[in-house]
Order: sequence, then structure tokens, then C-alpha cells
Amino acid sequence: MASVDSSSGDVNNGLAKLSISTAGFSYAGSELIRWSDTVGCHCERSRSVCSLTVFAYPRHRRSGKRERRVIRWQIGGFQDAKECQLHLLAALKSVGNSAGAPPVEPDGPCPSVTWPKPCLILLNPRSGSGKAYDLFLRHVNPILADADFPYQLVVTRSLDHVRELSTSVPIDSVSGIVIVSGDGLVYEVVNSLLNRPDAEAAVRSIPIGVVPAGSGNAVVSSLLNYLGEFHPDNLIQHAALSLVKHRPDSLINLDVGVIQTPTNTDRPLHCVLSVTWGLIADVDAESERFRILGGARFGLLLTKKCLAGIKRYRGRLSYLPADPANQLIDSLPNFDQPVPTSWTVLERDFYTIGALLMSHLAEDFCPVTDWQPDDGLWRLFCVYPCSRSQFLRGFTGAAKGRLEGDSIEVIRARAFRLEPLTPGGHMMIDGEPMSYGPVQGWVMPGKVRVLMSGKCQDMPAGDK
Ligand SMILES: Nc1ncnc2c1ncn2[C@@H]1O[C@H](COP(=O)(O)OP(=O)(O)OP(=O)(O)O)[C@@H](O)[C@H]1O
Repeated sequence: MASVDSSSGDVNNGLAKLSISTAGFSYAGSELIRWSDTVGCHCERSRSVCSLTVFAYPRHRRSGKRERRVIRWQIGGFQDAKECQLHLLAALKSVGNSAGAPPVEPDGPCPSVTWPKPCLILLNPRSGSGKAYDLFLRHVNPILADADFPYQLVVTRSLDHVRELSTSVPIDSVSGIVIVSGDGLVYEVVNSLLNRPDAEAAVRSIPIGVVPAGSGNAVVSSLLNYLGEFHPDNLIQHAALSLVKHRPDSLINLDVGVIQTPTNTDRPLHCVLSVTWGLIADVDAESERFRILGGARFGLLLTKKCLAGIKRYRGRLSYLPADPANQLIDSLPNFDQPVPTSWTVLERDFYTIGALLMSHLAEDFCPVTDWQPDDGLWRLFCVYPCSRSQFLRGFTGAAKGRLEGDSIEVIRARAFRLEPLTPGGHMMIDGEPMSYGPVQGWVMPGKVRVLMSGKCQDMPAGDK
């Protein structure tokens, strides 16, 4: 909810009420507004009146949601409004300069960060329950405007359109690609960047941003949770805020999995979220027809499968455990070769396996509690056959990161090979279908960069 506070008077009174420190500012006895909660400020002049507006999104004390606050000073009594504006900006600037920030232009709007180039925003109008454009206008655009965030919006026509844009955008023309969709489009953009002839330069020069408008939104949930910015009722706003508060020199480096199947070893797939098999993949694939329900489609299908009796899948899971003796690897044996003897091999029945590169599998499902975006590890989330009540207890606990009983475990691994022995079923990569059969993966640590920051230094909005 927007609140507008204003204090008026002559400049001396106005500035006397404004108290500035490196942590933030307060005015007329108000509580401290932290610089890290501000996203931008605008300065306007008319004749002898100057108005300075700061846009802040502090957390609500009880709910933890970030809510917009507009703080405005209108200060008159000056011969020359420019002189008034200079006074106000000088006050903010002095703090910014002491924190090493670049100087602010004393005229016109003063953005919170000087972004050299616009971001390309790709919005999938069909993602989630089909309301992405509406959500963007209602929740994202106002935050981008407050921060003077430069962007070019493209409402995509199709998956091919997304691929074509991500493959052809010149690397020095944008400061990143922001995806307004679900996890599927993040996967497509990352794969398009990594399949470019200039892939290495492309992933270094074109970071990605994510604004959640899909049904699962596991990628953005994991990143926001890592930054301490996850709020289930305000995911889209918190993601947009993290986007506009990113610093070009302190982006998140994110692991990318290299996924091979017997038919694609020379052109592997790239994964940022998960490869799933068994129950999780079945729920994901079979709930597609209930897209209109948004994220609720997963719960609906899970309940249905639980009541009908969960299917058992026999499989062989081999993995290189993530102990300190096992360093990162950058290739795997062919499928006609056995895995190295240092690997652990499990052959048994499973309900499901999720090879995860993130903490979350959905907004409300977070089985990994020690996730780091660039730790180079898979978490093999395994669920073994058990009674219905054990399953329900275990699965609901795992959703909150609690692993109890022996029907569920999370194994940390540097690489894995999964060979389904039960014929027929679904296999999904980042929530998108892939061919059913043997699959193996290793990790390129921190391969893509993400336009997000929840850990800003404290400095004034006008001088960041
Ligand atoms: N106009 C479009 N632009 C881009 N993709 C589209 C479009 N229409 C349909 N799609 C399909 O949307 C898929 C990507 O959707 P995405 O996975 O991002 O959202 P979601 O399925 O709602 O979210 P989640 O994966 O979190 O459940 C693509 O695989 C693509 O085939």
C-alpha cells in the first residue's frame, strides 16, 4: 500500500528535519528509512519550489512483506529552485561520496544506479495461469519506474521467438535478459545463450534476471530465499525489487548442470533447476492440463496419485559423493562404460528422484536447507516406497526442509547417472519434458550470472 509523507517549509527547516547517516535517513522524527530499502529518488523543480521524492520498500514489521513508501519533500522559499535542489542533493550526495558512490547529476531525475544499457525483458503471456502481462503491469512496472530501470519489453509470441531473441541479441546491446515467466523459460534462455557460437562471452556479458509468473517458480524462490528476500505472498514484488537493486559488479553466480543422454553426448542440455523422474516428473507432466490453476495444479495431481497408490519405479542411481576428496569434474564416461569405482551405486525401487541444483522444487517445496548458488553440487532428492502415512509425513516435512524417517533422503553429489529400469514414464528437465531413459549430469559452477541483489551496501538512493 502506498503511503505519502511530506514535510514542507523553507529549505533550512526541511533539511533540519532530515537526518542522514550511512545507514539511512529519518525525517521529522520518523523511523529510520534504510538506504538498502530505497530503490530510487526523483527530483523536480518548478519556479521556486523543489520537490525531492524518495521511493523506499521497507519490510512490514510483522508480515515481513516489502511495501512501497513514498517520501516527499516540497521545499520553497528559494530565489532559484536549482539552488534548492542542489542543497537537497548535496545532503544525500555527501553520504554517497563517503561510501564511494559516483556523484549524482544535480538536475532531473536521479536514478538509484546508473545502468549503462537497458535490459531486454522477455514476457511469456501464456505462463502460469496466463496472467503474466497483468502481473507485470500491476506489480513490476511501478517498481521499475521508481528505480528508473531502463528496459525494452518484448511480449514473446512463441518458444521459438524466445530462442531467436536470446541467440541473436548482440552481447554489448543489453545489460541482461529478464525473464517474466516460469522456470521453463529460464531453462530456454540459458540453453540459448550456451548454444551460441560466442557462448562463453554471452554468459559472461548477458546476465539473466527472473520475475516469477509461472506455476512453479522454483528458480526465483531459491534465489530469493538465499538472499533472505523470500516472501510467499509477495514473490513477484520481492523479485522485482531484487532485480532493480542488483549491482553490476556483484551479481550472483549460478551453477549450470550439463545433462547428457545416450543420444546427445556431443550437444548436452543445460539445466539450472532439476532433472526429475518418477512421481515428481509424473505430477509435473500430467498436471499441464490444469495450468489454469497455477501452482495449485501440483497439489491436485499429487493428492490424486497418493489416493490411487504411488507408482514404484525401479532404477539404478550412481553418484560421486560430494566429500572433500572428490573434486569438481568436467566430463563423464560414455553410457556404455561403467561409472568409476569411486562412485556409489544404488539399484532399487524408488517413488521418485529429483537431481536438484536449487533449494526449491516449487514455491512451497524446499527440501534443501544448505543451498549455495555456486557450490557445484547436485542434491539427489530420493523418495523410497513406504506406507501412505509415512509418505505424507515425510513429503510434507521435506517441503519445509525437515528430513525425518528413512523413506526420504537428500544426497550431496558432484555428478550422477540415473538409469530407469522400469519402462515408460516421464523425465523432466527444469520442468520441461525430456526423452525417457538413461541420463547423467555434472556441474559447471557459477556458469551464469543473475541480476539480483538482496545484500546491498547501505548508501543513499540518489547516490548509488
Ligand atoms: N507466447 C509464448 N512465449 C514463450 N513461451 C510460450 C508462449 N506460449 C507458450 N509458451 C510455452 O511456455 C513454456 C514456458 O513456460 P514456463 O515454464 O516459463 O511457465 P510455466 O510452465 O507456467 O511455469 P513453471 O515451469 O514454473 O510451471 C515454453 O516451453 C513454451 O513452449
